[in-house]
Amino acid sequence: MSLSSCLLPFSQSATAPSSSVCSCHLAASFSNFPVSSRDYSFSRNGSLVLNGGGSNLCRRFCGLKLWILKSLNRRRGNNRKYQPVNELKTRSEHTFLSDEQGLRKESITSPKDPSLALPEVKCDAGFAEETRAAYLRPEEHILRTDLNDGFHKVGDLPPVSKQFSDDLSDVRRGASLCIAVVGATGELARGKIFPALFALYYSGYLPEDVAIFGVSRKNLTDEDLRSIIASTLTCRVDHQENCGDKMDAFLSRTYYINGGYNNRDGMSRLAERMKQIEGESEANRIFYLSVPQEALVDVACTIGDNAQAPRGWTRIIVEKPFGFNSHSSHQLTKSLLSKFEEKQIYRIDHMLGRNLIENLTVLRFSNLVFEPLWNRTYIRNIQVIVSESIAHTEKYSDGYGIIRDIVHSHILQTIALLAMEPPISLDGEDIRNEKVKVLRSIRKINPRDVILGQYKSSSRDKNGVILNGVDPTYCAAALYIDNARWDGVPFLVRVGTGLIKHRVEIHVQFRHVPGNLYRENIGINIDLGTNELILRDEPDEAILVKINNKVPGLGLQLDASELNLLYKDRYKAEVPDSYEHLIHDVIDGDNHLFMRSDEVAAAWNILSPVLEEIDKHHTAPELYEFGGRGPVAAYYLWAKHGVPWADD
Ligand SMILES: NC(=O)C1=CN([C@@H]2O[C@H](COP(=O)(O)OP(=O)(O)OC[C@H]3O[C@@H](n4cnc5c(N)ncnc54)[C@H](OP(=O)(O)O)[C@@H]3O)[C@@H](O)[C@H]2O)C=CC1
Ligand SMILES: O=C1O[C@H](COP(=O)(O)O)[C@@H](O)[C@H](O)[C@H]1O
Repeated sequence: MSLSSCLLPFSQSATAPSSSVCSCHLAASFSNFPVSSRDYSFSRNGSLVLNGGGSNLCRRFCGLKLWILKSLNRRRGNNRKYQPVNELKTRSEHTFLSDEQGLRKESITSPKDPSLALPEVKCDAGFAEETRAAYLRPEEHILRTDLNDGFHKVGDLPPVSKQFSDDLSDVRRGASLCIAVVGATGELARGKIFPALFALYYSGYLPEDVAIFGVSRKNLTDEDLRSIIASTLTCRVDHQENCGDKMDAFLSRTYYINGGYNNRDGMSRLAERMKQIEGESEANRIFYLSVPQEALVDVACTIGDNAQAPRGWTRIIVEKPFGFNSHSSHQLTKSLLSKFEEKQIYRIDHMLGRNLIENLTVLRFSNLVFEPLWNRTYIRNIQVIVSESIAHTEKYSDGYGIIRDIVHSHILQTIALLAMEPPISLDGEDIRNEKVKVLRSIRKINPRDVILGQYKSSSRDKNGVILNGVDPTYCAAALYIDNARWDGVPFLVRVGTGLIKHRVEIHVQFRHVPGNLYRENIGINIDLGTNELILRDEPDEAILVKINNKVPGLGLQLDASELNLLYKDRYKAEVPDSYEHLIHDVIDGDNHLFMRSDEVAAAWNILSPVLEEIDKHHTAPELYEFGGRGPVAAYYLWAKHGVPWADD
């Protein structure tokens, strides 16, 4: 890290290149992911453990979650012609892992939270048991990577190359994997899910014999689906080599299923097709439900009844929003739990796949400098800011509003990760156990502590947005966590679209130094002298620490400077898309960034009073200019809770 200062007292000073260790640590439990032999070993239970931190591993894993750079990449036109589909090899043609590789169903149990109030109704369809997390001990997650981090140097980050994938051919193959994207013709599937799957495929993070199914109600052929997918596939800038061939190979593994208007029949057809490909051996299945909310329960239930993997695990990915209110969410959860076990359900909020989010726990729990200060004694307030400068089409939040769409999952999950106690391990359930305690400790929001805004949308054609009555596009709120660690510390949230500046940041503001000897040098505004940790996701990911230092020269002039870790200077690797990150986690069985049912319910409890108030009184949001700073009332909210406004 470096420190830079400027001569203006307490200005935000310039920054300088910085250094830090690579803190990537990941482990995979299935040996069907190709890694070179020097990077893995088998743990005592037979799981594959990836060894070594260092630049290579860091790039391979942090870097495997890939960023699609559209402008630089090759696009395939819709009119592309494909070779006849090569059916996937059936299981019998491969050597597969047997039980010793970690598919012992009988030994898997899911930690059940007894306090989870939602009833679990089991259906008689046999569930495939999950296998992953129980096999990886937490210390294997961390130690095997970090201890080997000896050769990481700034600027010494070799590209992840074809060589990498070629090196991996000797890796033993695991269970095959079928991934079905239900809602394959939709915007999300085309724009995000298929490109993310391709990026994972390209980098070798899908099993070699993966099969990908697109399902919708339209009457299409495999070729049609391939054309649709091909039109949005891109190559990462550092993965151009053989990209065309890889695209062809990927597309030849995609199949279209016409689900029709009766999901039961549709899912049975899908299961039949999967079976043909899987043969009789171990095979896992992921169902990505990218369908409108109203279709969700029927699709999920028919999958639960008709399409679960007979020999392997089954996981379903459910898109946000997770219900409209406490009641509808409870119903949705009940339906899901009637067909699936909790550990099979992955509620995805792509915003949680951002690097910043994963960094919260890395920073807190892998450094000594933060955690001892991480409490009410030293922290004065925490601010979570998600400010979008352009109005994304509100299609998927339209009718839901920003509280249901972003605050319920993204914001509350961010706060939970920031505020939770150290989990006993990095296992998903251990982290979820701590997150839910925070969520349950957050005071129900006082409607007087919420400011709603809506940008003026007279130019609907300009923004492509149809605002629904009083749907807020902006929300500022003050939250309090009533527990020993955070009592009295305001967590201020600002989230909005159509604002002046695009930024996603977390500010942790520390208290004043008691009896500060330099009080007079700091000047009249003591707030200028407080330390601040800023975790910035956009623009330009960075970790900044504001500190006070002496300006060189005679006399004693203090300056506020920033210790600055700017990711783009430090790491040359492309940042992977959030969907890649999270789909990879699903494949890996890592559920810590996906909300468990009790977390979902706890989050609704926090928000229900304010949502009910809005619905009851048809509370009109304060209008603000598109491209402006949002509602003025938010400034007053900050002042009311004694928090200096982090300027736009
Ligand atoms: N778009 C985005 O960026 C985001 C979307 N989401 C959520 O993801 C889900 C999908 O979004 P998006 O792709 O934008 O939606 P679209 O409306 O673009 O696509 C929906 C897809 O679901 C299929 N579908 C519609 N009705 C049914 C049904 N009754 N049974 C089975 N399939 C059906 C449609 O195909 P067909 O009509 O041919 O059957 C289509 O493929 C939504 O729940 C949304 O809230 C969440 C975050 C971001
Ligand atoms: O889900 C949502 O995410 C987008 C932000 O997406 P990102 O790819 O830029 O992270 C947000 O604009 C939208 O309101 C929300 O519903």
